[in-house]
Amino acid sequence: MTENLQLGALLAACHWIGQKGWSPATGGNMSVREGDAHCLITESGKDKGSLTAEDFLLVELESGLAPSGRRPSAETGLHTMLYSRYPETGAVLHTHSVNSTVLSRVERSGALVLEGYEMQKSLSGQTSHLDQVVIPIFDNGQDIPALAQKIIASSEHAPLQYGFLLRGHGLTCWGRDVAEARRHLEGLEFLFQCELQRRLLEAK
Ligand SMILES: CSCCC(=O)C(=O)COP(=O)(O)O
Ligand SMILES: [Zn+2]
Repeated sequence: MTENLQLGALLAACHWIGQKGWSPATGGNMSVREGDAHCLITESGKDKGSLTAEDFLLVELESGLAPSGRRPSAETGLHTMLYSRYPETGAVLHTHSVNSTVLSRVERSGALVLEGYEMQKSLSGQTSHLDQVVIPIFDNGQDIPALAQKIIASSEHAPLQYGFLLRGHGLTCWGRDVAEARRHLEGLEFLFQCELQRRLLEAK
């Protein structure tokens, strides 16, 4: 297999995510596309803040299996769903920050609507704080194929953009490459922190 040029960038992103405290314990999983039919994804159960290149497994998008026989992330099905449905997706980052975990519970509806923030423009295609950024929230579940099916069904009428939240669980976001996925993660995390603080202050 030829070297995946995005793997170094993904490794650096994982270390940065760990330093930010967005993947405590063994939380989170990260991947990059490897051609049309595969991705490289983190092995299940690793501390994502201290990974090495050997901790990424080649996985078939169609089966979700690693030909090596090692165990890829328990949430591989959400990554393969994104790569399969959105061919422009080049990297996927899933994190467990406090803000995404809390906000996805505080917001009881099926979406977090962000508006009025200049930092919305950190998301590709966003040009004004006056527009709405809608981040869907799906109820968490341990049956990943069923969860992926629910997300696919929702995306039929509301195409996915940037990321989605799993309630009480965390954020999954993506981009055309690792740099874009990382910018979306940092932008969304900033927006989540602002939104949580705004709600706290305005509730008083
Ligand atoms: C304490 S982490 C629970 C599982 C999870 O949500 C996660 O993101 C990590 O799972 P993986 O199999 O990718 O290590
Ligand atoms: Zn998770």
